[in-house]
Amino acid sequence: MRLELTGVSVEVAGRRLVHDITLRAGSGRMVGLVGPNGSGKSTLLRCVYRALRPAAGSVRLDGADLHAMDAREGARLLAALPQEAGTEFDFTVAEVVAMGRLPHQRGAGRASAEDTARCARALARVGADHLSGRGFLGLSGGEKQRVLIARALAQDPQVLVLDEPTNHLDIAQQLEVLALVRNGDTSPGGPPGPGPAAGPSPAVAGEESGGRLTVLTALHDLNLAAMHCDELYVLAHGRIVAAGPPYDVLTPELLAEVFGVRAHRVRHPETGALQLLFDRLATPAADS
Ligand SMILES: Nc1ncnc2c1ncn2[C@@H]1O[C@H](COP(=O)(O)OP(=O)(O)OP(=O)(O)O)[C@@H](O)[C@H]1O
Repeated sequence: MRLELTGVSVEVAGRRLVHDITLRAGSGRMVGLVGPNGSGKSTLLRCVYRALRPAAGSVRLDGADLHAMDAREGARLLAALPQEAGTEFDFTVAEVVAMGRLPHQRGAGRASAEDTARCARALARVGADHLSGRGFLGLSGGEKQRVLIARALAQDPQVLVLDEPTNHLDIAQQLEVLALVRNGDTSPGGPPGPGPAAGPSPAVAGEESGGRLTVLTALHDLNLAAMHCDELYVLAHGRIVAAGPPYDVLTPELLAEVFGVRAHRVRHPETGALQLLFDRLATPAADS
């Protein structure tokens, strides 16, 4: 399913934080949103997963206006993992994941055998089935993140919106989670080669459509973003300042200008994927 933002501006408390964003994530593509702290990534994503309405512009799924859909219909198509997501009450992990099935249930909603099976598969998919009976609030940050990803996968969406999904995860889990949301594609963004170890099991989300998920994700780690995303959009001060394939976008000039760092670019010796080596802050004095 295609996700398209056209001329989206977002205002919070009367202040325009995000300006005139046009962005496209083609069906099955993984698109990264990168930018410095406070550049507007979360605000833009909140508008995409409907926590905020756009002040101008539209968010469309295969041409249909997401903000004009009823909540249930939208939730069957698009799932989100917000930053600092969590639950206030101490539900069990199984109960948290089961919430992902609510958009598919009628009325008050009783879990069907299929709902239960999908939740179990989603938990297994993120390697968290052993946590099923535990209380959510007692989990570590990384465990919570995996459970919330399982909830999003159990929702069986066609589009996944993630705000810093690798927060709290160790390096192996960061690689695994990003490979996972790509529906089993473990190949990095560069030329074909061996990807991260531990290829995931067959897809949970997207299994009805038979297709890969369309993913829009904010990421702070530029190497992870380059490795996993098909395209990147760079935000600065609420505006897109660059967009395209990672190697084209993450140039030393852009990294100095937008992130204020000096960087060298190398290719991974085995996979060919872009790797950035950061050496110091790019201060005008240092660069002159
Ligand atoms: N509810 C709010 N009220 C006022 N200002 C806000 C609100 N939410 C966000 N902002 C401001 O909007 C700007 C963009 O914030 P946002 O959280 O979208 O950035 P971000 O790129 O996701 O940052 P980070 O990388 O630190 O998570 C910041 O200056 C922030 O202080």
